[in-house]
Amino acid sequence: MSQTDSNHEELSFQDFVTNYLERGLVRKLNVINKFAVEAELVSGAVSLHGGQPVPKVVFTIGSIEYFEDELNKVQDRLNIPLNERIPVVYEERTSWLSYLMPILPTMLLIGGLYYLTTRRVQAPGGRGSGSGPFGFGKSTAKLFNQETDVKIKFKDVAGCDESKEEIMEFVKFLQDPQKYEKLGAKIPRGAILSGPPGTGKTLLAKATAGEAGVPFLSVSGSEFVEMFVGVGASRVRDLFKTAREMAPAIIFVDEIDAIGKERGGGKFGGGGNDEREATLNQLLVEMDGFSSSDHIVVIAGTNRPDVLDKALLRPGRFDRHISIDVPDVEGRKEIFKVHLAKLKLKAIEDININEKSIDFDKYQAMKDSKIENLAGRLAALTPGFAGADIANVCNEGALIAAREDSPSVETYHFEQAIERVIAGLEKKSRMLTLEEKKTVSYHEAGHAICGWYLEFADPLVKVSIIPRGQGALGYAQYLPKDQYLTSKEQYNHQMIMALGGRVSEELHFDTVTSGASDDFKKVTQMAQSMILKLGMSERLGKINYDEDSERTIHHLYSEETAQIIDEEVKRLIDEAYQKCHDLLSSKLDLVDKVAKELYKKEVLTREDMIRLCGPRPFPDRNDAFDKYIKGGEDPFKKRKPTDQV
Ligand SMILES: Nc1ncnc2c1ncn2[C@@H]1O[C@H](COP(=O)(O)OP(=O)(O)OP(=O)(O)O)[C@@H](O)[C@H]1O
Repeated sequence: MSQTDSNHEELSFQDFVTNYLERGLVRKLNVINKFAVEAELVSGAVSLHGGQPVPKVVFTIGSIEYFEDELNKVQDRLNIPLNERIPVVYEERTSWLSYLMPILPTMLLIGGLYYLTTRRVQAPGGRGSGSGPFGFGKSTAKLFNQETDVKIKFKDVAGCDESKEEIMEFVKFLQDPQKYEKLGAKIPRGAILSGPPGTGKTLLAKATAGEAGVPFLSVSGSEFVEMFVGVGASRVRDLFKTAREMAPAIIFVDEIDAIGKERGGGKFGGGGNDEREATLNQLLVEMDGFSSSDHIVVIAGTNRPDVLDKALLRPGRFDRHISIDVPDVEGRKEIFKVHLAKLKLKAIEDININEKSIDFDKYQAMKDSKIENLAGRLAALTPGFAGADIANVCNEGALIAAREDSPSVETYHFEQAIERVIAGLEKKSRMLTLEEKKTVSYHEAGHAICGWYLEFADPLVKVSIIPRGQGALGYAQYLPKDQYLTSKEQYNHQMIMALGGRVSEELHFDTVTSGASDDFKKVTQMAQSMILKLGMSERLGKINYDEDSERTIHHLYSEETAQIIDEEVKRLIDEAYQKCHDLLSSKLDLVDKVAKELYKKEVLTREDMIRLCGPRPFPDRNDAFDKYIKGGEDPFKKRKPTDQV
């Protein structure tokens, strides 16, 4: 093997002739871009380039003519026949960059995807995540180790005692599964926490893990559904696999409605739907697949329990449904207490300065009473606020105080923060101004008084003026009797009661509001049913005038009958209105009393109504109260929380 070192000096044309050409080592010459020549060497011959043997040498030339002349002269001199002379090829080569240009966009795309996926893999708490550039299918579940992360306990979740009590069952199971398994009990696998945004669903799920001392894996439903088909399902698989490895564990899927919407219901069945369905199916498969000995509990959060696929709610899946409502004034006070305790408050600082010599118990009592007062005041000013809004008010208050360079946070800082949150959130969620709160109080008091003094109305369970997620600003809950027939009197009394809100507004304010639109819809529907279907109009007789409006283009009855129907519907409603007006006019003081109490407390129960108005003047048609709620016990009294709470 011939070897020549061209490492240090650049090869000249003369050197090339002497060392390679004359020695018969050259097989082919490539003239590149008219200024350089790449000489390919015969088999076995190499030159050293950068210490490495390569089968070619490169040298530059002044001009092609000179190179060709010299080459011919050398070959003439060596008596090489024309047909055996070294072939010369001329070529134009572009730079390496121009080679890359056409494929540059593709390379950038691949590079970008690589970066994104590897970054996700390295995210904190990313155990169980995918690895490598193509780990799309891996779950992005965040894992919180109990020892280091899940410090939240039930005491950090204020109010919602009923929800805590229900979820306690899972805590007990995760702490001591054998106790249940010994008895052959199957533990529910999942629970759905539903409620308006910011009511503490995530907080409660996390606190459940904290109380049970188990790892908490949380993921948002929307994170499952990505642009790549099949990714969601594979993420679900991976999430459950990780949870099984760490069991006992809690999986929390927030926004479950992103994947758990009723299947096949969409009008526009796009590709995204298929992906969502595949993800949902995988979730169902996983939930069916784990036995209760896996000791995994899946908790899901949603603001829209109404849209969830029924399959999710079947036994063995999310068969516990725990709803968390927007807190009432007492609940808000408790939440304020939790968040105020973290701040440096002026009221507490004052005690620290002025009461240096008091003993610890006294100090603690004074401190508690100051926080109690402040929390109560702020709760009264914040109707409709959810836990997240309250946390926000506390934080905003501290920010405002800091902006003013104040050494501690004062009451007026919080009041400013409340105004800011209300103004900022007006469109986002329903929060009542104090004027609106007054109107809603009288509106609901009107309904409540009508219901109290109308024999055939349903007994009241609870009336509230806390805005609800479903759109009502206030609402009243009644306990209808289980019955299959409704009498004419019941219809009439229900219509009167439904009009009670508007009539009360008319009697107590100079103007009326839009708050009664739903009531009118209900009243109209009831009157129409009575006239069209139920034969309850003397003028129209016992005829069913109800038509299927989708299939019937023309009325099956005459214009005169249509006219009478209109008149009869109006008559029924007018009569109900008049009766309602008479009733409430005779009870102005009571409406006033109930409205004021409602304004103050925001929620009134049947027991409050008895206290304010005396017992209903008729025996309750519904005996459920007597049967299930002992001797006048307040059904909404907070039950005693369990020891752990
Ligand atoms: N009951 C509560 N007690 C104390 N703090 C609360 C409570 N409810 C909510 N918060 C505060 O609000 C914050 C947000 O609550 P969280 O994220 O749990 O609400 P969510 O119901 O899960 O909301 P979303 O539906 O928007 O996911 C909590 O971190 C906490 O600071």
